[in-house]
Order: sequence, then structure tokens, then C-alpha cells
Amino acid sequence: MTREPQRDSETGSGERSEPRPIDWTDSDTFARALERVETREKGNCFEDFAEGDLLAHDPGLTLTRWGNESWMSQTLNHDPAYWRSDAAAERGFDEPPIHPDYLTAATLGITVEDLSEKGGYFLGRTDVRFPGTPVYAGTELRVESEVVSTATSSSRPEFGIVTWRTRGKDAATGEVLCSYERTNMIPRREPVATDGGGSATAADADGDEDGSDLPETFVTPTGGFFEDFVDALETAKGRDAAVAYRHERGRTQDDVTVASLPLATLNTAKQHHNADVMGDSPSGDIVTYGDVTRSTALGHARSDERTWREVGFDDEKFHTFVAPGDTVYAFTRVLSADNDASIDVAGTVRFEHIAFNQDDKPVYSGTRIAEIRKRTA
Ligand SMILES: C/C(=C\C(=O)SCCNC(=O)CCNC(=O)[C@H](O)C(C)(C)COP(=O)(O)OP(=O)(O)OC[C@H]1O[C@@H](n2cnc3c(N)ncnc32)[C@H](O)[C@@H]1OP(=O)(O)O)C(=O)O
Repeated sequence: MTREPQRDSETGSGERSEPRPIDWTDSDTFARALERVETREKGNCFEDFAEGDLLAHDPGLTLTRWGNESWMSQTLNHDPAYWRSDAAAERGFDEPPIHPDYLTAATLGITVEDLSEKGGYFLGRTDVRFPGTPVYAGTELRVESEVVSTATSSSRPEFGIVTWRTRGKDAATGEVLCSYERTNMIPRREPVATDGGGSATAADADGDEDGSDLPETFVTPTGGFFEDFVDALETAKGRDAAVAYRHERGRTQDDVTVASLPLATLNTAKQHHNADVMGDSPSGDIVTYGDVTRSTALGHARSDERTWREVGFDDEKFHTFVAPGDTVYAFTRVLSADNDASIDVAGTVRFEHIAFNQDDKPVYSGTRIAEIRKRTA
């Protein structure tokens, strides 16, 4: 069978001509080519975001038992209701559900490609709520974000600060399962002139560095039930005292926590899996996904309490990097305990949790509202 010769678009000769061969294995040739070609960039810069913009994120994710169990096991979250069907039934669940931590991490992971893949830093998050829980394995997640604000960073001219409101929805019903407001530092295409400001350090904000603004006494609850938190707060009341304690467990960061867990949530932030690029960054290495750090600290805290239900999280901040080899520990302060939970068998406790590293440096802080089981229930 004969075929019509295709016209060559460059020569018009009528003969098909292959592109000129290039020896890509010659390292000089290849290096010069890399210098001259354009890079097909990923992600958006600060200038690409404007207040009120709506973004529907393309990636979707089916929340699976495997994803949930990987996340929860690697971050030491062992609440039986998320692992055992009898414990789940006792808590009123049809089966072990998807944990709010994994739901939060998956909701955020899906957004990274559009919101923060360009780089920068996850600074903080607030108003994390779960209006649609319980969520079960098999639920398909769709996520959308709205730009709440954009601001110039006075201390870092090469970055801007962007806040988004994100909602993770059940793709089948449209019900909002998880929502929060998150703030990142995002690289600018063009640096701006700033006052060179620089904000106060944690030490400035917190008062004396030697800890002299600390209370005289720290009270530790005698157990993990709601009544134990009430009693400890009662003991501290009217004295120069706080209910605060550290948790014994630590989790050293490894390939699984630093790279595998974020990738399993479709989080494409190069911070977690591109050691080549991150070698030249301020951290000098890949860093742990903020949600892994936070879940790990919360896992340590939950191991010392009888959690009934997670209600929400506020004022979350990421203070410094966590890198492979670093160990994540946790410290908890109990802020209040009120008998106003959604169910009689539990009470509401508000905690402040600090994740810290092997050098006792805080890496994450945030407040948490959780319903804690009553001993008398
Ligand atoms: C997801 C995801 C990525 C990740 O998960 S990365 C891992 C988690 N995040 C981190 O490891 C970041 C840890 N933080 C740091 O290392 C430092 O905070 C950082 C980013 C190097 C900044 O250090 P600075 O000392 O420069 O910090 P400042 O406290 O002065 O903050 C710089 C400016 O940001 C403003 N800011 C800070 N926190 C918030 C906040 N929660 N909300 C709004 N604005 C905030 C602060 O006021 C400073 O503003 P200036 O105008 O003074 O510049 C992913 O990629 O999505």
C-alpha cells in the first residue's frame, strides 16, 4: 500500500522530515538546552489572586478507609471509634467514620495545586468546622475556595499574604463537610517596596523570654474524662495557676510523614517532596505538611483524653519548619470546660495545643473545641 507523502511544514518539500536529531545525552548540550527553554510553570503567584475570586479545584478525592487509616495511624491517632465497629456504634456512627483531621488534610491537599503550589508558607488557619459529619469511607470530596483577602507583607517584599475560605463538599449531595479560613505567604512575581518592617517575634508578643510571666503552678488533670478537666480547672481557680501539661509521645518525621501523607491527599506543595528545590530554600530540606504536624500533636493530646467528638479549631499558626529527623511532641493547656455538649454523655472542653520539636521549640499552636466523654455517663 502506498501512502501520500506528508508535506513538511518547514521546508514545504512534500517529504516528511524528522526533526533534526539532538544528542540529549551530551551533558553540555542538555545543560544549555535547559538554560534556554521555558519552564511550564505550576501554581499561581500572589498577583493572580483578587478578593472575591472563586476557585473550584479540579482534583477530587474519594475518602477511603485506607487513606483515613494511613493518616490516623502514622500520626498516632488511635481513638477506637475510628478503628473498631463496636466502638463506632457506641458513639452513634454506622461504621468507623472518616476522622475530621484526615477530612481537613484532604480538603486542604486538593487546594494546593491552585492556591499554594507556587511556594511560600502555610501560616495559619481558623474557623475549622465540620458541619456535615459524620463522613463515611466512599464519600467523594469536591473542594472550592474563595479569596477572602490579599495583603502586602511588610517584612518580606518577595511575598504577599493571601487568605482563602475553603469548603470541602460531598460531591453527591453538595453538603459542606469541612470548612475553614487559611492564610499562606505566596511568592510575588515582582517584589514590592515595603517598610522593611518585620513583625514582633513570639517572644516579643509573649512577654519575658525567661518565662517569668508563667503562672506559679501547673495543674495536671488526674484522668481524661470531662470531670477530670472540670476538677483540674477548679483546682487552678483563684490561684496563680494554669491547667497545662505535656504529652510523653513523640513522632520523628520520616519519608512517610513528610512526603507520602501529603501526596496521598493530592497536596502538590514542593515543600514536602522535592528535596532538590527545597535544598536552596530557607529550611534547606523538605518539610512536613502542616496538617501532619498538627494531627501528630493532636494524636498525642487525644491519647490522654476520652474524646467524644471534634467540634472545631481556631487560631492555628505554624511557627517554624518541621523537617525529616525532627520529632514532634505536644503540650496542652485546658482553657475551659462547660456542661453544654450536644449530648448528655459528654461535656465541652476548649484546649490550647502546642506542637514542639526536639529542641523544645514551638512549631504549631492552636485552640480546639472537643466534646469529652463524662466518667459518669
Ligand atoms: C500546606 C502547605 C504548606 C505547608 O504545609 S508548609 C508547613 C507548614 N508551615 C510552615 O512550616 C511555616 C512555618 N512558619 C515559618 O517558618 C515562619 O512563620 C515563616 C513563614 C518563615 C515566616 O517567618 P517570619 O518570622 O517572617 O514570620 P512572621 O510572623 O513575621 O510572619 C510574616 C508575615 O506573615 C504575617 N502572618 C503570619 N501569620 C499569619 C496569619 N496566621 N494570618 C495572617 N498573617 C499572618 C505576619 O503578620 C507577617 O506580616 P508582615 O506584614 O509583617 O510581613 C501549602 O503550601 O499550602
